[in-house]
Amino acid sequence: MSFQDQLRSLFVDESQIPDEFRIEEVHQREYLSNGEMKPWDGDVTEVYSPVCLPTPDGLRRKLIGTYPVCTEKEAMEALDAAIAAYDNGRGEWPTMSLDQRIKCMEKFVYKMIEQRTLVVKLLMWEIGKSYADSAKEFDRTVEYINATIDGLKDIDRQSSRFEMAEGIIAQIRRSPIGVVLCMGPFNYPLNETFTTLIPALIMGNTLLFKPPKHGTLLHYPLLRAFQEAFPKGVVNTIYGRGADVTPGLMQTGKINVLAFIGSSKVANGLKKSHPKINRLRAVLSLDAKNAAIVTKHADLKLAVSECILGSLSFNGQRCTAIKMIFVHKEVADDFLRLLSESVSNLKIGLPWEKDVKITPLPEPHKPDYLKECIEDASANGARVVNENGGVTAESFVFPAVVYPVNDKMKLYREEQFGPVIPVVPYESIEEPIQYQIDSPHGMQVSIFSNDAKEISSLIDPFVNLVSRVNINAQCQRGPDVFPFTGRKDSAEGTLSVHDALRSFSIRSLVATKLNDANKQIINEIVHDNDSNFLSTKFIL
Ligand SMILES: O=C[C@H](O)COP(=O)(O)O
Repeated sequence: MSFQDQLRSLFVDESQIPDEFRIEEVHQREYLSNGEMKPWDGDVTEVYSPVCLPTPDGLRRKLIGTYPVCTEKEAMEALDAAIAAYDNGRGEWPTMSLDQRIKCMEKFVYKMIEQRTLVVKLLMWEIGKSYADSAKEFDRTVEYINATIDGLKDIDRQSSRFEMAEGIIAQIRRSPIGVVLCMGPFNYPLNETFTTLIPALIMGNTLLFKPPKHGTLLHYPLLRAFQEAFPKGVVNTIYGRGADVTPGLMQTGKINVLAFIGSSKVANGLKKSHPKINRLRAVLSLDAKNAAIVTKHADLKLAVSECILGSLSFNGQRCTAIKMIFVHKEVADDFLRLLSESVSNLKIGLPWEKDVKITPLPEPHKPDYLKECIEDASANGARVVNENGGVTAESFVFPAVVYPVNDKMKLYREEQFGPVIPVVPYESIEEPIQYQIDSPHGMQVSIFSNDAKEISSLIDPFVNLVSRVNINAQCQRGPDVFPFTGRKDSAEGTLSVHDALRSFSIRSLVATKLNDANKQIINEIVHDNDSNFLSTKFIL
């Protein structure tokens, strides 16, 4: 196919979209607050897909629906509802037995699965993720919820045990914290939002949940599932411009936990709005500029295939994406040749196409920003190595390999979050180590080498600078049972099936002095099988 034909194939008429991928506009005129689906007749935000269709006025992003632009008033009402449902830890939800909470969560999953077709389609249309990856995101989320339920059962077993030391017998529990504000990112609007929302919920906290700007509508079909599965006021949604509604919520000082996945700039702003920062727990997953290091002893074919996955899955829009590749000068030519060949073979197309790898970008400013980064690199002596790399066509950006990148360029310093791969030649391993030391981020690194001694000498310098070192493998979050965090500006707190349950709870004790006077009381506790996080049969 000629390049012109390839470009034309990216913009099809509505009638050419296969039936199973078409979507009716979704107009959301309600939101969930205090157990009710409240009607909304105020301002709405129009949601445009990154998929552009031809119109009489030229190519236009397709309108797929609208959602409410609520104000601070509705946000505050939602906060009041969450506070009332928590009721200082005495509410129905925080005091419910774990078994019952699990039943509510199972009911939610059941209802969520009923909405799979629509949610997956909305995911694809809203953020331009391929249909295959959108379906994977949905299924991974369901698996995550089921694994979280199993994780809770483990905690339940542990909290039914009693520890004895220095004449004290104690039951160690995991108790909820209070009201959690949950905000997820556009790149995994369902999965990453739920990696905080679900554990926060199941641990007995009550929630305010603000969907991401790109990736809001897909949550609409799930609101009734939340409403039907959980008691009133436990899950409350917030809509509207973040800058209008979230600082006010934080300023009340009544948010106990901020669960935020997105940019460190926004996270810091939110944290600073809280009047008592020491009373706020933050669970954050933020910026990252993960490097891959390809040494002269690497299997270059393997390094290339992993670097492509790492750099270009979902167009490089992942916090765990490889956003910089250091390659040893001796193998740089071979590596670049293989890398640019593989990049040229990637299928660029519409999200529903089979085997598509590069799809349109949801953030309207992104193509211009990436172009600017490439121009800046060119002005400083680098070039795009692969044919058509960096070409933009409406919301599409053809993946680009840029070489040789150096520290004067934006691509060296900024998190591009898009399909552009900066490659830096190095001579001494001290260069990528120094890059990581100087970086404001510290999430992951990938090291490619077939020399076991070399690999083992590189693990220690990196493992104390980032939170995960990948050996001959791309950077990634999963499997979801593994801890997921970062250093410096990349994260606060740790996620994963089990870590998240800990992040959204505190360890508390019921400690009883072992003496004759307490014999009866101790018998009562030890034989109490109804292990419940908050309520005890008595208070000493
Ligand atoms: O955007 C950050 C995500 O946590 C990346 O997750 P992933 O590595 O599974 O794609």
